[in-house]
Amino acid sequence: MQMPFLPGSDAALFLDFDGTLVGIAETPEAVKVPDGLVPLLAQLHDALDGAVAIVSGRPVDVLDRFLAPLRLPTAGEHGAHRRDAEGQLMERAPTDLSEVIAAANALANRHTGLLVERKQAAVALHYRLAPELEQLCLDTMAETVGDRPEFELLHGKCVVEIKPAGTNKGTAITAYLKEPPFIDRKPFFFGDDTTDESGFAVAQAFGGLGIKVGPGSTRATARVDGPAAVYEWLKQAADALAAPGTAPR
Ligand SMILES: O=P(O)(O)OC[C@H]1O[C@H](O[C@H]2O[C@H](CO)[C@@H](O)[C@H](O)[C@H]2O)[C@H](O)[C@@H](O)[C@@H]1O
Repeated sequence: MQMPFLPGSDAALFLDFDGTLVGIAETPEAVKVPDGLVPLLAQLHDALDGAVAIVSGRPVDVLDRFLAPLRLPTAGEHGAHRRDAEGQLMERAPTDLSEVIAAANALANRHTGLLVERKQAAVALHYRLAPELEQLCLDTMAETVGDRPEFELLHGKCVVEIKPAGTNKGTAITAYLKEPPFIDRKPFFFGDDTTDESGFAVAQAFGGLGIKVGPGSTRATARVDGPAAVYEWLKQAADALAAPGTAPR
């Protein structure tokens, strides 16, 4: 497995949030943004002429709150919503989630430790505080999706999500790579979870690098240990891009 080399001024950075920029916490609201991360992302955004984006399962407004005052280009809810480099937000037409929410809430009301996270386009059922309920959560959400083509089931880290079919992190990164300032740049995508695999495939298909954060099988061709190693790589990248003699693109 290759260690990720540092980017040149022709790079575009795509960064997952949970498990990549911030460590995993017991609940979604309990994550801690490392000191120095926001100014570091702002520095990289400037150094790469704006070609830095967050690509996450979280809603865009939640990511903005954690990274305030920075408002980066951001794809949220696994690509269902995407804010481009000009600040324009593109959202998929809403899908009726009422049955999904009802099923997730009914299960959470019957079992201590389950948490329902209601997003705009998706619903996540978290079982981190009750890991013995994994299979029950999977079965319940799979049954709710049934064979309805408008939904897709995702199984992430201690979470089962139902999201709209047809968008994922790969489609979001592809869309960015067709627009300025990302176009014709070498994409680097860091992610830690199974839901990041579509993003690794696209980054590598466009001549860039997929970088898996932490353990687990992956199609990514590079790996780092965890969020602390991602932070260190970002710091080294910012220093290298600021070094005298780094050719601007
Ligand atoms: O695509 P990501 O940025 O990695 O987001 C994936 C999901 O992350 C959040 O859940 C995960 O992180 C929580 C906080 O560490 C953790 O408690 C949970 O077990 C993880 O699954 C977020 O809540 C979801 O909406 C995201 O889809």
